[in-house]
Amino acid sequence: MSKYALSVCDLSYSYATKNALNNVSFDIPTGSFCALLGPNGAGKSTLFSVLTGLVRSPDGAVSVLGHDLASYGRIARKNIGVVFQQPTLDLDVSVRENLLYFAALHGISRRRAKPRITDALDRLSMGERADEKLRNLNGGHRRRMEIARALVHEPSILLLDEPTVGLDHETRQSITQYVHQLCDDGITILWATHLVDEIYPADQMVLLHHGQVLETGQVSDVVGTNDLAHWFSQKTVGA
Ligand SMILES: Nc1ncnc2c1ncn2[C@@H]1O[C@H](COP(=O)(O)OP(=O)(O)OP(=O)(O)O)[C@@H](O)[C@H]1O
Repeated sequence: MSKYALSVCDLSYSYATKNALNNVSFDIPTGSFCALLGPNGAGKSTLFSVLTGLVRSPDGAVSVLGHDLASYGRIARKNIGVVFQQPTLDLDVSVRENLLYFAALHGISRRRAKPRITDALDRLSMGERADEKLRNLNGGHRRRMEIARALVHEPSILLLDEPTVGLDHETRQSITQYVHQLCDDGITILWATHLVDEIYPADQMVLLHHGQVLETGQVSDVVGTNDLAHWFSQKTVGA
């Protein structure tokens, strides 16, 4: 097993006139929860686009479980599940059928997929909603569904881009807690956020600002006795 589930080395990316990522490097230990913390415009979504292969960076390298993303993209992506910021599920199809559809896209038969889906929905306290159309679910349940969908092919790494945007405090807390618990199953998490209350002291953290990594490491080591919210604003506001 690789020591690092995800390694990013000297990655840069520019839009036409905007340099969005500058020599970004960090490693995420296998089985850990890593918060990608950064204010709006820091480059979090751009980094996710590179990590998922949506865009290609001309500079730097990404390694997924020891496989180079550029050379072994298919193997690397098989091991990654993604929850994007924008919802991508069909609202007029039931929860279960949505998940079966995505399982089929990953080449998983209905017979194999059904117990996985039941298990995933039970763990997300969604079992009773399985046959409802997504349109009837509230924002929190739709987000849980996006997470269940990202896990349907049993990836080793889960990337989530600000997955709690627009949700109330209680729902945010419950989803944050659930995703932290996925690490107990050996899944490595990269969770992009600008909300410090979603980050626990034992988590790993990458602080991204203006496309550059300012700090990496375990939150309690990096922040020390400082309050995380205060530390984050000192590092980024006006800087
Ligand atoms: N398609 C694009 N064309 C030009 N510039 C872009 C494009 N997408 C993003 N940017 C710019 O690149 C920088 C990084 O944006 P990005 O969306 O990656 O940041 P972010 O941390 O995800 O922010 P947010 O939390 O607001 O989504 C920002 O300055 C943004 O304005």
